[in-house]
Amino acid sequence: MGSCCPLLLNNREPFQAALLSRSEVSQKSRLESIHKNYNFIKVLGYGQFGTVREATRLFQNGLERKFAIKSISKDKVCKKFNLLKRELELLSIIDHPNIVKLHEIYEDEKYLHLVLDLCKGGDLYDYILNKGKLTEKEVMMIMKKIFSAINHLHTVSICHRDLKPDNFMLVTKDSDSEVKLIDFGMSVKFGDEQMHTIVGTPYYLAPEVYMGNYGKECDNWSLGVVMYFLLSGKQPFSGSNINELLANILKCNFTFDDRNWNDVSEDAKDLIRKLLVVDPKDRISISNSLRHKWFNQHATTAPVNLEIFNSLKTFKAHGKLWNEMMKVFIRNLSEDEIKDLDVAFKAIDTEHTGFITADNIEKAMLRNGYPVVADEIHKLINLIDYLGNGKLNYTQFLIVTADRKSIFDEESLWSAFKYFDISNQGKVHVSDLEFVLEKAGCCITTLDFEEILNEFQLKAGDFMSFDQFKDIIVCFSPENSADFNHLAPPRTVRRLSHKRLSIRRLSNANAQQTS
Ligand SMILES: Nc1ncnc2c1ncn2[C@@H]1O[C@H](COP(=O)(O)OP(=O)(O)OP(=O)(O)O)[C@@H](O)[C@H]1O
Repeated sequence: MGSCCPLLLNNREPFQAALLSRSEVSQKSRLESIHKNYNFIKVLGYGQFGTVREATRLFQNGLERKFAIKSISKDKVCKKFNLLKRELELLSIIDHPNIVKLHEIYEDEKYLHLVLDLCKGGDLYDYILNKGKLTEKEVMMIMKKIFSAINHLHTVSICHRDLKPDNFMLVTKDSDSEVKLIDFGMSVKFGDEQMHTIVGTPYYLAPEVYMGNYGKECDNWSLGVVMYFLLSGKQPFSGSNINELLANILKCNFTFDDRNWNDVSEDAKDLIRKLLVVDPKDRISISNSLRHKWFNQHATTAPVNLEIFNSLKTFKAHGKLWNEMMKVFIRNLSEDEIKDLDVAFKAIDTEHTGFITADNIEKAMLRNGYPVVADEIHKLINLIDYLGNGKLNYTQFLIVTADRKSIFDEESLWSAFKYFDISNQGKVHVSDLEFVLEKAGCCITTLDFEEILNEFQLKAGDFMSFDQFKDIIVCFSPENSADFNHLAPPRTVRRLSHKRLSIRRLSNANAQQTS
């Protein structure tokens, strides 16, 4: 390894630990072969630091799920260490159905492997080139997803800075495929101050980026260029060299004269005109773009399955460990398994922020004829709100509404248990539990973890058996027992208070292990 990574060489620390700069991680992180859990299938593409491949993860219950794995060469990334660090930090914050999800990070001697959602349909640029022309309705549906993704980024104060069709991938080859944003290499967290670095791809750059003084509105301009390209197959600004291109961008020199625009509606052109405005202060915002009549003329809010409201209403508070373990379950669900929940999330999130508030739920219940008691909804949000901001994010919504009867069948539980049992001993070592949660990007601090260990009377070096694992997941709340009657064999312990139950079971098991 080159000498440009002194942290790695001097401290002999795992790369990920240094990369994520979490002081506690250095003791917990370890090198682990990704090939133990994933079979690499084929190359999907090449990036500047490494290769992206399709891979399969085989679960204990025989099910498999495909992912994209971006393997980043540690040697290559050395000089761009800070860029990668920033990309990973941002990816771990972002949580939106139209943004690729980072599931796990593995590290071996030579590579850092990022396990991501797989997008099998290729990128938008190739999609347009292959299809020739899309209908306006198709473009509208794609752009709505793209605007929703960027609205979420801006809501959590992230500016992408490199929006272009190549950075949007289609999950499948179907015409109604989900679209996901990839590549956060240029993205930054923004505050009140302006940004100055000139980054991005020339055709899509806003005039103020070339001037070296800009804010998040540069993304809005880029989306105007993307929308123009999707509707016509042409760039709004071109030039025989970079100076000519720049001059055309600075003058906002574009037209709808080409015959490709003959059939395009005035509403679509109006939105493009409002996005491609030189002064960022006068440019339409992303949230107002989503309210533009082009989107709203055909807008119908999908009906929400009333079962989903029932799940929301009957949800009971659980501990942090349960919540973090549930994230692992949720991440293992396939696109098909979460499709309906995905539709429901978008139907409830009418402002497209990627967050759901009590007000959103109340309105969705009213729209769908579900009996509403406003007080109950506020109480519910407080119960579920692990982020403490009065809102549910996408993952939290999936945790609350996923069909626990199917997630929690014995086989799925066993499969999840084996996911945590990385030493393959048929029992989960406490340090493995912590390691797996860390690897999956769960936000459990050392302090949280100590609290969890205390709650379950566990200490470093202890093991958790499958029964104990099930108790944490399934029997966390005695009120839930009715939901899980299908699990065999029925156990009377479910009627005990969860805390007493767990403490007794764990203490017994650990006493047996030490004896
Ligand atoms: N989640 C994914 N699913 C399928 N293919 C993907 C996925 N992510 C990336 N790819 C493929 O791999 C290629 C490189 O990925 P990506 O753009 O993330 O790498 P990068 O290092 O950031 O590249 P760049 O050089 O553009 O900065 C993409 O162009 C795409 O073809």
